Amino acid sequence: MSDRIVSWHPAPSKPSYTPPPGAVDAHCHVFGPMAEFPFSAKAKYLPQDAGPDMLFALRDHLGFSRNVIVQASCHGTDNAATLDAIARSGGKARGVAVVDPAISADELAALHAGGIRGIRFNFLKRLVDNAPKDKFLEVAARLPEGWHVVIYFEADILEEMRPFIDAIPVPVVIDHMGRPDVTQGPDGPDMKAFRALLDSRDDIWFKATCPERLDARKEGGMGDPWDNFAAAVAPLVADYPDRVIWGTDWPHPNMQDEIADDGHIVDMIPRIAPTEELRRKMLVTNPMRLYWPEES
Ligand SMILES: O=C(O)/C=C(\CC(=O)C(=O)O)C(=O)O
Repeated sequence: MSDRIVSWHPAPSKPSYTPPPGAVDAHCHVFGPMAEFPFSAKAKYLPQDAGPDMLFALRDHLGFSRNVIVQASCHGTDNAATLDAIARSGGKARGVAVVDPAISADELAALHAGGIRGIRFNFLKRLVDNAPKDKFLEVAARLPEGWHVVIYFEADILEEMRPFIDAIPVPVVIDHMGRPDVTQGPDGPDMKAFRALLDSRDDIWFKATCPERLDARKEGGMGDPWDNFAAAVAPLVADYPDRVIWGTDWPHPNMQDEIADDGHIVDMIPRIAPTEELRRKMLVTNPMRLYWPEES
């Protein structure tokens, strides 16, 4: 792999919508810098450096207070870049790690001390070579107190994921709502199946994230301003207000063909959460319960 990709907007606009004080961007990543934190030999994409300084400048520009940094597949199971960004945040970031399932208790404790509060299981074939469910369940059973599991999968495998998700002994957070086809609308089969999953346990949370991916023109969607996403996701947020969190998804890996303006992504917030109370839950109360429970 040679070319390093850029998927982020060079100068995001200032959003019209202003997030409330304490708002958390609960899904974003850092890449490198590569000279200090090399990418995994198994990485399926090689991005340009997108380090903590850029992330924190964007946080301030968009009007957020905190970040949850999610380990991306290009860094494999070496969480050094994520931990470095958290350490540089002055307490304003926490994270989600990707670990070798054979990780020791001491290593998990070190991740906790570094601000990690969950681990991510990625099932996207274009991003990872394998996702061993038996090993994932084993490590999920011995996580530090208060941690959760983040799962990334696409809607076409939701049914086969159900027994695995049922067996996870800690709270579960689903990335990007399991990537439903938002062009089906709020009552389409993908949203129905996702609601059935949410109804199966009251400790399954979801990220109402990624209009730029789920409603991309290349996916048959509408592109910015992502009207299919707004129509499909708003009813879900309304019906599960205590289990939804939100994030920018910056730096939008693998979206180099349809680069999103992060200001426009923030302006999706009042469209999917039209009341102040919903927005406060989605942006402050809920992510604080998962990532800064001692303050919430
Ligand atoms: O930013 C995301 O959440 C989605 C990604 C990248 C990713 O998750 C990863 O590399 O681990 C994607 O769909 O390519």
